[in-house]
Amino acid sequence: MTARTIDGKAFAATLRARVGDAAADFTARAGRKPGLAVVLVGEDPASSVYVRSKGKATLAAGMESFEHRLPADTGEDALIALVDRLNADDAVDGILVQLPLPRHIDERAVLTRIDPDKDVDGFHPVNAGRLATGIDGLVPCTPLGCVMLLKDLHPDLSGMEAVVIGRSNIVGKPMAALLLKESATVTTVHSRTRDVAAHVRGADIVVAAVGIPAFVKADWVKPGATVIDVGINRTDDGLVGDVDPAVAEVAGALTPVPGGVGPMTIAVLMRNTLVAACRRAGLPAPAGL
Ligand SMILES: NC(=O)C1=CN([C@@H]2O[C@H](COP(=O)(O)OP(=O)(O)OC[C@H]3O[C@@H](n4cnc5c(N)ncnc54)[C@H](OP(=O)(O)O)[C@@H]3O)[C@@H](O)[C@H]2O)C=CC1
Ligand SMILES: Nc1nc(=O)c2c([nH]1)NC[C@@H]1CN(c3ccc(C(=O)N[C@@H](CCC(=O)O)C(=O)O)cc3)C=[N+]21
Repeated sequence: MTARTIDGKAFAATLRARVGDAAADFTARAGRKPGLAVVLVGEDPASSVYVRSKGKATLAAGMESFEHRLPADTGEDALIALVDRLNADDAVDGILVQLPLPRHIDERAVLTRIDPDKDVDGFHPVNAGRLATGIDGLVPCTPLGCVMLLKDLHPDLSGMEAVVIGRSNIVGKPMAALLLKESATVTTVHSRTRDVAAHVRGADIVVAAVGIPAFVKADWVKPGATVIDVGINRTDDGLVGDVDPAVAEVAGALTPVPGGVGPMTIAVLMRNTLVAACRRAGLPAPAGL
């Protein structure tokens, strides 16, 4: 059997077009465009590429893009002062501080400074708490994008066995929370798990967010299972995911890398910016986004 390829790139393009329509509607009603501020500290080449593609996607969706590129030696105080200015700026609906930050800056101090209602990454503890307790908030882009792809394939996830590999605050934990919200039976495995393969073998849905090339092996995967590969690993063979390519022979459906989860992350960022703008302006969030 060969797995069906889940076309994240195409799904993301459709989502971005819908966000574009809703952004035009917002602009007509609010008298201004939704605005996203992206902050990059330093010149990490991969981060630079992401920030550029976020800026392009923002403009393409009919939203205002505010890019702040700061030198690598920017102090924590100066970065926090910029976050404060963006929090106070009415033209800014969403704030994203690109990670990782240089080592001399305390990531947590910066992320907790962002107004939770502008926190389009969904990384603020207030938004993590909202997600964990079932209150509407802003949800991290990558896991929300994964759930959108999953629900396109399986409109009802309830009762499905889902295994999330990885427990980061950015991907693994919110991914598990979202799957639980969909009433899946969720297991999170990590580096201290005794037998990762045994857990994966029981899963209808596998989400791999590990950061190790080809980590998930074909003989771990239940035939027909849906596998979501979040991994973005730069190797001598180019960009590869966390899932061994041989898994395609066993799985029912699989996201490719590139062209799977990555493009969804950016499309959901646009979606979150629009949702934040509507909430801030007291407008109803458009249905179906
Ligand atoms: N497509 C996209 O848009 C995005 C992709 N990514 C990619 O997703 C991957 C994961 O990112 P992120 O969550 O930030 O990474 P982290 O490094 O923060 O987390 C990795 C997780 O994998 C677990 N892990 C590590 N080794 C093993 C092992 N041998 N067995 C089981 N679990 C293990 C770790 O466990 P422990 O907690 O015990 O250390 C940890 O929970 C990366 O490749 C990253 O580049 C990330 C964000 C967005
Ligand atoms: N505050 C913050 N928020 C983030 O959401 C965030 C971050 N920091 N730091 C880095 C990670 C990583 N990330 C990706 C976004 C898009 C692709 C993406 O579009 N990938 C393309 C390929 C791009 C390429 O070729 O490099 C794809 O998979 O097809 C990948 C990874 C967001 N992140």
